[in-house]
Amino acid sequence: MKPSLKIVKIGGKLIENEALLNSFLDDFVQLNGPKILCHGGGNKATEVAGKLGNETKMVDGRRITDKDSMEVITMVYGGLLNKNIVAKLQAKGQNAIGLCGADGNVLISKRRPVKEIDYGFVGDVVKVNSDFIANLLSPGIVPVFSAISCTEEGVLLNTNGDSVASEIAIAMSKLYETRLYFCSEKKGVLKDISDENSVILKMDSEKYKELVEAKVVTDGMLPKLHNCFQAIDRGVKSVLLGDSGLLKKNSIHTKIVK
Ligand SMILES: Nc1ncnc2c1ncn2[C@@H]1O[C@H](COP(=O)(O)OP(=O)(O)O)[C@@H](O)[C@H]1O
Ligand SMILES: CC(=O)N[C@@H](CCC(=O)OP(=O)(O)O)C(=O)O
Repeated sequence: MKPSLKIVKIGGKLIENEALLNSFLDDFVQLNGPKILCHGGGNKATEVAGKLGNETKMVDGRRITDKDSMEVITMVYGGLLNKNIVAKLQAKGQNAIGLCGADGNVLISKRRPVKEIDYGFVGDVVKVNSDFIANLLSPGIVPVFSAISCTEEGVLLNTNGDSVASEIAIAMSKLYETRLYFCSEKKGVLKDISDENSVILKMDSEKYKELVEAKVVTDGMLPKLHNCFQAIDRGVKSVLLGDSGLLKKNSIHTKIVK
């Protein structure tokens, strides 16, 4: 039997709330066994870009990333957010190491081909260096991944944080029984975005298509759910979506089913 591995993704809205982040990290350090943390930070990047006079454009939940935005992304995701999360984990007694895709050659990507939309410096992961990650996990270190990948030519690319988490979970599934957790602002996928209590407890791909067509699922939830179904179809044992309390026992959440 394969050992178990938990991969947890936290989004930008959770990261920017100090109290929620601390409470989440307390739960995270309590998780037994090997674990990986992936983070986004889209709203911080938008805020910093705005201060520098750059307007942000998102299409279907993904950022159009020009050269200037990519500099902001590198500073905000790879620097500010990643290093602060690692520092907080150290303070809670959990040894951790912060990485972007170039570190350890861990997330190799290709630039998104230009179809109707040119996303600019945005990449899709084509290879995960799972052996390198396994080597970090074996002495009990928690790898903390920012939403940045790297091409074989050495170009850093902005990569949706949910895609990073799901690609890592898929790749690690050959060595571990993997469980993937998406912790975001909402308790899960909502039937009615204005009703926090309308959480859909179980979600299959048929329901997902229905909700996309009905425009109940929009914005960042589009790539998130796409990544959830990719993961569950490609070997990840379980995929859950919830808020900062997702790792607590008896949390209300959405479970992805085949
Ligand atoms: N049906 C839905 N249920 C829940 N959230 C939804 C739904 N449709 C759109 N969303 C939006 O998707 C967001 C989650 O995606 P995203 O902003 O990328 O999260 P994160 O940054 O935490 O990863 C929610 O905060 C919400 O605004
Ligand atoms: C290509 C692309 O869209 N990348 C995302 C990466 C950050 C992210 O995923 O942040 P959240 O988890 O906070 O949404 C972005 O720049 O917004």
